[in-house]
Amino acid sequence: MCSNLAVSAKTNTHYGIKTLSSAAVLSTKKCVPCNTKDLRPMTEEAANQLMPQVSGWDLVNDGGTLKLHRSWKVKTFTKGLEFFQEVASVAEAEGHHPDLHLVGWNNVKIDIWTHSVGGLTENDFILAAKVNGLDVQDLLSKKLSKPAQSSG
Ligand SMILES: C[C@H](O)[C@H](O)[C@H]1CNC2=NC(N)=NC(=O)C2=N1
Repeated sequence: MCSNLAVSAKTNTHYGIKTLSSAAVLSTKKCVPCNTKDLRPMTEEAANQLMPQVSGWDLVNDGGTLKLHRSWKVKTFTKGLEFFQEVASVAEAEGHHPDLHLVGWNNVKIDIWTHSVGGLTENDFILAAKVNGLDVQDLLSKKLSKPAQSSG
């Protein structure tokens, strides 16, 4: 189910500090169908607990709807479309689909949220973690891309 948060929340100890486990946990999970009746959006508190596992992504509140957002600067417009193709392959494999934007010719922006529940489910975090796992370095502008934050 989309709500197996407890599984993701096992703790590791780094430098004496307890942290959530790394993105590897989410990125090895599989999205589940989101059309089940009992699926509910997670709370902001639950979402914040998963955020360390999706480095580079921001938690945004879009008019009351929680979403994950990340942006990248690509070298060319065409490389932006290639980026989308990579993301599309993951999305199709997972059966879970992000909102893709290519803005101002070289800014790739992605929003992920679960449309059917009007908010976030674990599926969104799984997809974000899998997007983070794509090898898209050669598509990105070296000068201008915001470096991904370390997840510690
Ligand atoms: C049947 C299928 O699981 C649903 O229609 C999926 C497809 N992809 C989806 N993607 C996203 N982001 N949200 C959804 O609610 C959604 N629904």
